[in-house]
Amino acid sequence: MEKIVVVTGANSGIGLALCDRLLSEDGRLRLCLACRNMKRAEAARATLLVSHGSARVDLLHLDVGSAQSVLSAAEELKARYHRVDFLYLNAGIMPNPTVDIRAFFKGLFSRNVINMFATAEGLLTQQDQLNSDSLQEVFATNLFGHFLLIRELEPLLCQPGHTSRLVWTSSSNARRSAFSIQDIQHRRGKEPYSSSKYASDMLSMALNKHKNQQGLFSSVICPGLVMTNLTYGILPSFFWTLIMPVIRGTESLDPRAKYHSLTSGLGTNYTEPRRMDLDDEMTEVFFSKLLELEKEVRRNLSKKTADSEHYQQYLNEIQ
Ligand SMILES: NC(=O)C1=CN([C@@H]2O[C@H](COP(=O)(O)OP(=O)(O)OC[C@H]3O[C@@H](n4cnc5c(N)ncnc54)[C@H](OP(=O)(O)O)[C@@H]3O)[C@@H](O)[C@H]2O)C=CC1
Ligand SMILES: CC(C)CCC[C@@H](C)[C@H]1CC[C@H]2C3=C(CC[C@]12C)[C@@]1(C)CCC(=O)C[C@@H]1CC3
Repeated sequence: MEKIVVVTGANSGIGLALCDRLLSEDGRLRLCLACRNMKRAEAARATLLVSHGSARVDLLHLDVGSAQSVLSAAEELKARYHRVDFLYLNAGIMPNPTVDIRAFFKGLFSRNVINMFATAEGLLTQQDQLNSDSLQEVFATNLFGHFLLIRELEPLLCQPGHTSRLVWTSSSNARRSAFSIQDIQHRRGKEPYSSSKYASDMLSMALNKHKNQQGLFSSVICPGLVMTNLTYGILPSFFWTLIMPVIRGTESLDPRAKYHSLTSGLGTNYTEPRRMDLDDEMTEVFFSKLLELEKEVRRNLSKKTADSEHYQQYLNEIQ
């Protein structure tokens, strides 16, 4: 039977590489590239078709950072497909990253050096902002938009007698100390990326608890340090070429494990499951906070729609 696979942020980097790999592994699947920029999505589709001429590759407009776009995209998916077998929650941003050079050199001569290269702990901060739904952009893009998408797609993901899988592109940068249950959007801190990735680890676990009985399974992967637009936003490409030989030596399905893609000092690639630092109680509180926030975002969207309809009506009346 044809498998339906949806990948968010599929037009570049890890998402595009993943699509290429999936098509190499299974020529019968039907892939849907869910992207915010349709020109880039078209280009990605063309690239995939060069090596997989007969593949079925659909495109879908989806801006995970906008609640309205998520709802529209979910409607479109429900109209197109009867079910979704795999949903890869991969789209992600790290806006305005800053590397703390002092911390880097301090770390270089400490016992923590390997961990620093593997996780960027204490090295990276970002500047976040509010999006059009008045949510923190990193939280909205990396986590909440995906959460809303899953909620909307439940009819396609939770079908009797059928199993579907969610796969989150998480990160070794996900850290419990960057996340606060009192500030789930990370409005006050300087590590919104780390917080959002820890939040996705927790959400994956909560979804397993709440949805496994309905045939929906979730897991998280950590691709290691990969040269993509995201990393080129941190340092220019020539810099990476210089430091990659040094960094290289640093780096499917237990629900409490994160599947890390690693490279040995000799350059061999391998995967290793590692237990995540998760707290059951906090995960549950976080899940209920997300459900509350979902209600609030839906209320705001309905209000916005009603307001614009009233305004349109008013314009029609005065004309
Ligand atoms: N590179 C690395 O070392 C690591 C990356 N990751 C994670 O991997 C994932 C992919 O990142 P990576 O491939 O590195 O970086 P890229 O910037 O190459 O890919 C990110 C993808 O997400 C898309 N995207 C961003 N914002 C949105 C949005 N609002 N709606 C829809 N799509 C969006 C981008 O689209 P567009 O082209 O339009 O910007 C792009 O396709 C991210 O979740 C990242 O956090 C995790 C660990 C390490
Ligand atoms: C000479 C120095 C300025 C070199 C600094 C190196 C750092 C920029 C990198 C060391 C570990 C890296 C790392 C990431 C970004 C770049 C480093 C901080 C990530 C945070 C990128 C995105 C992820 O999801 C995880 C990565 C962990 C390691």
